[in-house]
Amino acid sequence: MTSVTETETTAVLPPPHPGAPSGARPATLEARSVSAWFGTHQVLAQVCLTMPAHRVTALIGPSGCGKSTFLRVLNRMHELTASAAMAGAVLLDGEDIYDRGRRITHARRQIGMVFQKPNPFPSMSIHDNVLAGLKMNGIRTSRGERDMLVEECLTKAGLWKEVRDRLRQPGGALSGGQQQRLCIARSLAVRPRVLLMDEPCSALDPTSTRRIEQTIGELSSDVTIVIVTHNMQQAARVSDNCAFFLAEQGTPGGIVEHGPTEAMFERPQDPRTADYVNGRFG
Ligand SMILES: Nc1ncnc2c1ncn2[C@@H]1O[C@H](COP(=O)(O)OP(=O)(O)OP(=O)(O)O)[C@@H](O)[C@H]1O
Repeated sequence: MTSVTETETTAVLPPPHPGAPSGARPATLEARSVSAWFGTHQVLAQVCLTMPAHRVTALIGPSGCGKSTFLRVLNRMHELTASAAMAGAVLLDGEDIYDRGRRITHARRQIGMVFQKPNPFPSMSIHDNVLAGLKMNGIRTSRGERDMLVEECLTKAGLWKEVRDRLRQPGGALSGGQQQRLCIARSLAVRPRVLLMDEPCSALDPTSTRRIEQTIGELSSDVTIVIVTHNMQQAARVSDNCAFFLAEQGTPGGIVEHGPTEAMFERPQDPRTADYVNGRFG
């Protein structure tokens, strides 16, 4: 991890409360005609999707249809892969994160990511894990602010009561589900406007999964959430809106249908959506 001293820091943390600067508010994310490639292999074609502020949007579809790639395009992580390319636009409250002159770090700070496998820094304390993103983003805070932020983020991630008496213990000593909630707390500490979650429960047992789902439900007042999941029950439980991705017969992935989750599950318009949500393929 990059080490940043207080004198090197460049930003201050926006407050979380009403009246806060725009940097702290959940934002609407809009993908416009997004296409993506790995080398010559096109994996997404002309994907358009609006992910509204304060809502949970689930991305569903069979393996290999491009859901994770789409998620990585949404916060400019796709371009970390050497052979990767993209076309189209991603608008964060109307501003294209791919505009020339926009810094990648700015996009990644406003649009956080939680991965499939919990990835806390194992030997770093729980307390310092929560704050790790601040240093990496060059965000300056006082000691008092840091302690308050640790409590606030662990509370929002649904972990505070379980760890408040052992904040100096290593993050690696927590259970898998607790580690994932610690990673959510770490993401929240930089006050992202959107949180992307790539199958955040796939490595967890059912009890931990339900706890993360509860956390997702509680977070929507603080952050817009986009979640990739293979679990249809989970998509139905946690999301307001849903988008069904499909890559048919070697063609690039695209969205077959999207809309309110209840309608997608109860009254799908496309027979392929009906087959998928009812478990007939994928
Ligand atoms: N780093 C990479 N290099 C080359 N091809 C890749 C890379 N990552 C993904 N792909 C390819 O891009 C396509 C879409 O993959 P992606 O992981 O986005 O799909 P997915 O829908 O998220 O799949 P899953 O549900 O199995 O995670 C696949 O054909 C995959 O093999």
